[in-house]
Amino acid sequence: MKAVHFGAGNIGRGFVGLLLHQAGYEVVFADVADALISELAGAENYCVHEVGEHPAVHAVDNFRAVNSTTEESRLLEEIASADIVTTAVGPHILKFVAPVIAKGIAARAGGSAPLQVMACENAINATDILREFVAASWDEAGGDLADRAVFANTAVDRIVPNQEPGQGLDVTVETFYEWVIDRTPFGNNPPVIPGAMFVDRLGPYIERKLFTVNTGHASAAYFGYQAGLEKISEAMADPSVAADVRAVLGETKQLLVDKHGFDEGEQEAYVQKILGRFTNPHLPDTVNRVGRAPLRKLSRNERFIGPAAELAERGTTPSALLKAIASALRFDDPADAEAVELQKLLRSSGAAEATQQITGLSSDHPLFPDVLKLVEERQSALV
Ligand SMILES: NC(=O)c1ccc[n+]([C@@H]2O[C@H](COP(=O)([O-])OP(=O)(O)OC[C@H]3O[C@@H](n4cnc5c(N)ncnc54)[C@H](O)[C@@H]3O)[C@@H](O)[C@H]2O)c1
Ligand SMILES: O=P(O)(O)OC[C@@H](O)[C@@H](O)[C@H](O)[C@H](O)CO
Repeated sequence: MKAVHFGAGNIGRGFVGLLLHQAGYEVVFADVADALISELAGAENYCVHEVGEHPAVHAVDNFRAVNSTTEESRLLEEIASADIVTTAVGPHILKFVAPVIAKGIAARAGGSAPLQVMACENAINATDILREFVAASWDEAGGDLADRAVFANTAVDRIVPNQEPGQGLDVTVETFYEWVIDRTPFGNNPPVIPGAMFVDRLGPYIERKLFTVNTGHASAAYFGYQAGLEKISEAMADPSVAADVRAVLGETKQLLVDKHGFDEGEQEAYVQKILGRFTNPHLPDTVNRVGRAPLRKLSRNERFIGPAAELAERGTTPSALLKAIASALRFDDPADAEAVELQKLLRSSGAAEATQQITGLSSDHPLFPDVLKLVEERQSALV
């Protein structure tokens, strides 16, 4: 069994690659980072170090590596003979990997089983987004795309920080992980991945993960950044930050319980478990990594505006989420291109235009006036 995995970064090596390896797949990593691909190509194995109360080390071998920019024909051959393609490149990169996936599917021998494609990104229905891009590149001469490939949405959860320099290909991760995959597109032939959980209704799981883990995480990052703290664990050790994060998760918990019918007690236990994960002092995770790409995080269906808008539509003012959004508007890490763009947008546009552009909210949405006020406050601080 062979899997081609796009993105040999933190989650690629530390989670998806590991679980596919443990499931018995030979993994072919495809990445644009030349030095990383060379290192992987020259290595026989690397280790995933789980840190926390019960540390463990897992070795990964039986992998190869392809540079997706300079070795396209090799990559096509790999996809043509693979069972699975996965990605962990970032939601905005899916459009760039889609054309080669489309060509690889077209190059598969007639009669091959459909390629099983899963995007493992933090975004609602990321695989649907990837499928749209693959379909846009698909040459109809290759037949019906739906006969040649199966696309399944997934939710992936494991905190994998940026890795310390000098540790080579090894990856430090938390012990917890969860990979939930929509079973329904596969019919009678789901892939066999013992570390993953297959479900019939993925929607609630994706929202629960994004609006609990990622909303809470990003809140800790932006509140922590504003408090001048560097690590997520330091932010969570600050009583005021911890209380603000807890309040945010109280609001998303209410939405998830009301909307999806999750049991309130079980959702509270899920929240507590996640707060514990954020406080893990063994994990060198930073507010800058977790707060990265604030324009993506503040977009319409993402971790802040998504739940806040739904709460507002239900007649609730999401005060804690609004406080987190106010902090996000203050994130100005000069090394983060989206943070720089966000601050530039706030400086150069009128408040209503900036609110619309950043959040995608229309001016008649019930949340719009509250966010507009936060944008105005941030703009007056920038003058
Ligand atoms: N790190 C985490 O804790 C975590 C957890 C769950 C989900 N995710 C999601 O996984 C995805 C990747 O995150 P990450 O933290 O591993 O990021 P990362 O930056 O460590 O890894 C991304 C990798 O993708 C590669 N890449 C970029 N463009 C590419 C292209 N066109 N083709 C092939 N490779 C390309 C980069 O070179 C990099 O190695 C994101 O969507 C993120 O939200 C991350
Ligand atoms: O990857 P992002 O930028 O969407 O979000 C940053 C972190 O919250 C994220 O990577 C978490 O560590 C991960 O989603 C945990 O499962």
